[in-house]
Amino acid sequence: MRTERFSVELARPLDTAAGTIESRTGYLVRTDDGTGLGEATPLPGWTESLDECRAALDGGNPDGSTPAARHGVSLARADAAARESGERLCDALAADAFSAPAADSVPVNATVGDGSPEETADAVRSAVEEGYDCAKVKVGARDADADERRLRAARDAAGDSVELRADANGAWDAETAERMLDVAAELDYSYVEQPLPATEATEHAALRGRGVGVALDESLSTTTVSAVLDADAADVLVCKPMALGGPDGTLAAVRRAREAGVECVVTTTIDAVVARLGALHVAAAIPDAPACGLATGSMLASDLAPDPAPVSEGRMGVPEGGGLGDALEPLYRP
Ligand SMILES: O=C(O)CCC(=O)c1ccccc1C(=O)O
Ligand SMILES: [Mg+2]
Repeated sequence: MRTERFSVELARPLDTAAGTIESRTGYLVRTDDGTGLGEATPLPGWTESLDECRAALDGGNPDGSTPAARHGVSLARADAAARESGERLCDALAADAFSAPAADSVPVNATVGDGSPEETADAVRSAVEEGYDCAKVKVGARDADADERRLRAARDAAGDSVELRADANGAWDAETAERMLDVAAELDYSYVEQPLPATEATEHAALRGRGVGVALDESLSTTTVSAVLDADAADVLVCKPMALGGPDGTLAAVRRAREAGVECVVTTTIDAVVARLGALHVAAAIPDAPACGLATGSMLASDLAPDPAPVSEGRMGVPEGGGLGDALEPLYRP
């Protein structure tokens, strides 16, 4: 594999309870013959550090202990193989994982960062006007009273027919989480992502059944998918291919979760275009995927290539062509 370091800036920093994301630095990965593309863009908290990623890529065969590095290599290999056989990557993945054809498009959620109740309502209103049927509100960066006002403002702005979710990025203690889950249930949110810190699997299990789903995200990085499923800790898993070691690791997790009756939402770590498209192919491979957190391309001020899968009417279409799609052609290097 050959690697090339890159850095992209966010158009506006994304404020979350886990900190502010302002830029993303990683490695574009190419197979030795230049026919496959991958991306390794680590995000500490979800993956290894940039230095650990670099070392794992240099080592040649990264394993699950460095999921971003493994993602880059696994995606590049899968892309090369699909292009060789003239298949879309999603079709190759769907045949392997589900013996089923892939979808041509995937519903996505709008992502609403921290802000005042008014800013939150404005962001939700814009998303609905743009055609999104689902929005996710970041919470946990301010106190519970303020976030409660934001959750209400978001529901008022969204109306009754739009799906709403919240993401606390592990900010709450058990008491705050119970209170906020009850608010979210009253307002008909479908789930709250990572209400408690990532290590607390059994505590998350105790939060289920309050009329709103519990989704786990960071927990999948600090514990394991098996531990979360064994503890009955979640209604929904948030599956980030960058954190789960690539398309293959992600679809293996999705299969196990669905067998256990747990739904899966595919999202990005605000990746550049190669990994974002990779995540779109993963989501398209999942039969009847729910709205996914893939609408993160517009958060970047610059990218490795123009976005071949912009959001339209709340959906992202799988681009034409073999592998990741013909639109990335300029990034391949023989
Ligand atoms: O899921 C989405 O809507 C967008 C992605 C997102 O929220 C996110 C992006 C980068 C790092 C962490 C997260 C997260 O889900 O917590
Ligand atoms: Mg999350």
